[in-house]
Amino acid sequence: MSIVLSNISKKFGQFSALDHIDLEIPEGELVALLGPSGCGKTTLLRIIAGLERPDDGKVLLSGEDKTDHDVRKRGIGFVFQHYALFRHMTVFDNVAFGLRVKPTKTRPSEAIIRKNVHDLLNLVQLDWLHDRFPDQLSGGQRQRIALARALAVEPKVLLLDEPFGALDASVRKELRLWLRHLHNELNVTTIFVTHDQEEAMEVASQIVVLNHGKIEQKGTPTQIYDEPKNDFVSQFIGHTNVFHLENDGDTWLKGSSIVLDNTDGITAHVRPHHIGVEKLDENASSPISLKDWQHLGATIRLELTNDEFKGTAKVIYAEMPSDQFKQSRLKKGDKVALFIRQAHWFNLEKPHVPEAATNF
Ligand SMILES: Nc1ncnc2c1ncn2[C@@H]1O[C@H](COP(=O)(O)OP(=O)(O)OP(=O)(O)O)[C@@H](O)[C@H]1O
Repeated sequence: MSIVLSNISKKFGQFSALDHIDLEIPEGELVALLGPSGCGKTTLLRIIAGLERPDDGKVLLSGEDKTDHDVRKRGIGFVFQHYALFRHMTVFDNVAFGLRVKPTKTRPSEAIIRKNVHDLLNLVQLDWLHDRFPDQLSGGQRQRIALARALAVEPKVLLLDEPFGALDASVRKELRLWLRHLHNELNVTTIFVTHDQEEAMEVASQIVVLNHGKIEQKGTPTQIYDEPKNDFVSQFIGHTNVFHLENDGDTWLKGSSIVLDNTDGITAHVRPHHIGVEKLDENASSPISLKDWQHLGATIRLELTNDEFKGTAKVIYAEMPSDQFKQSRLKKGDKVALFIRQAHWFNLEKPHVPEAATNF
C-alpha cells in the first residue's frame, strides 16, 4: 500500500507538533522517521494509523482519502516500544489473537489459524517458544512475537514506534538486521520511528529527517549522509566538525587550497574521515597538534587542537584506519598538518564554493 501525506498539520493547544507535512511513500518501502525527541515522529505515525486526526491535510492510502476512516478500517499493523503482549496468553495465543477476534464471516477456521500462526512463528524464528508465556521470554524475543502478532492479520502497512528502543545495544543491532531481512521477504510498506541515526541508516531504504514538526530532508541513507541539505541534517547524521569561520578562523584550511573572500556567517562541516593528518617535524610552525587518540576498532579517532582558534571549536576530530595510524608513528604532542578532503558548506551567499575548494 502506498502512502501520501498532503499538507498535514497538527497543533496541541498553541503548540505546533506538525507543520505542513508533505510526504509520499511508495508501496514496499522501508522508511525511517528520524529526529530528536519531541519533533513530531510519533504524532505523524499516529495520524497515518488513524489514532490521531490532523487539523489540516489528507492521508491517502493506495490513492484513497482515508483521513476520516477509523483505525480498524485502514489495514495497518502496529508495534510499539513497550511490547503489549497479553501476559496471560501463550506466545501462540498472542499471535492468533487478531485472527480469532475477526467477525465470524471473515474468521479463518481454527485449522488455518494454527497453520498461519506456526508459519509466522517460523518466520520470526521463534516457533519453538510457542507455548511459553511473555514473562518467560527475553526482550528481543517479545519484540519479535509482537511483530508476528502485528503481521498475523496481514496488514498492508506496518508502523513501528521505536520498536527496539527498550532493548540493549547488542540485541538492537541483531533485530535491526533481522527486520531488514524480514522486510525483504514480505515487502510490506513499513514505517518505523527512531531517534537513533545509526539505526535509521542501517535499516531503512529511505530516511525522513524531522525537526520541530517539519521535514528537513528525505532521501536514501547515502543522500542524507553525503548530501545533507542543511546544517541540522549534517550534524544530526553522523559525526562532523563544525567550523564557524568568523570565530574559528581559517588556519585549519591552510594547505587545502580553499580560499574564501568573505567568511561572514559561513559554517563548514567536515566529517572526521575527510580530514587527512600528516606528522610534521618538531620545528614545524603548524599551530595544530595531536592531543589524544582513541581506538575505535578498525579506525583510530584523533583529537587535534589548534592553538590559534579563538572560537568554540578548539578540538578537531579526525579518523584514520588503524593500520595507517601505526605506520604514521604519530604520538601525543606531535605537530601535524591537516588536509581537508571534503567539506559541506552552509550559509554561503554564493550557491557553491569553487570546485577545487570542496574536493581536493
Ligand atoms: N496529546 C498531546 N497533548 C499535548 N501535546 C502533545 C500530545 N502529544 C504530543 N504532544 C507534543 O507534541 C510534540 C511532538 O510529540 P511526538 O510524541 O510526536 O514527538 P516524538 O518526535 O515522537 O518524540 P519522542 O522521540 O520523544 O517520542 C511534543 O512536544 C509533545 O510534547
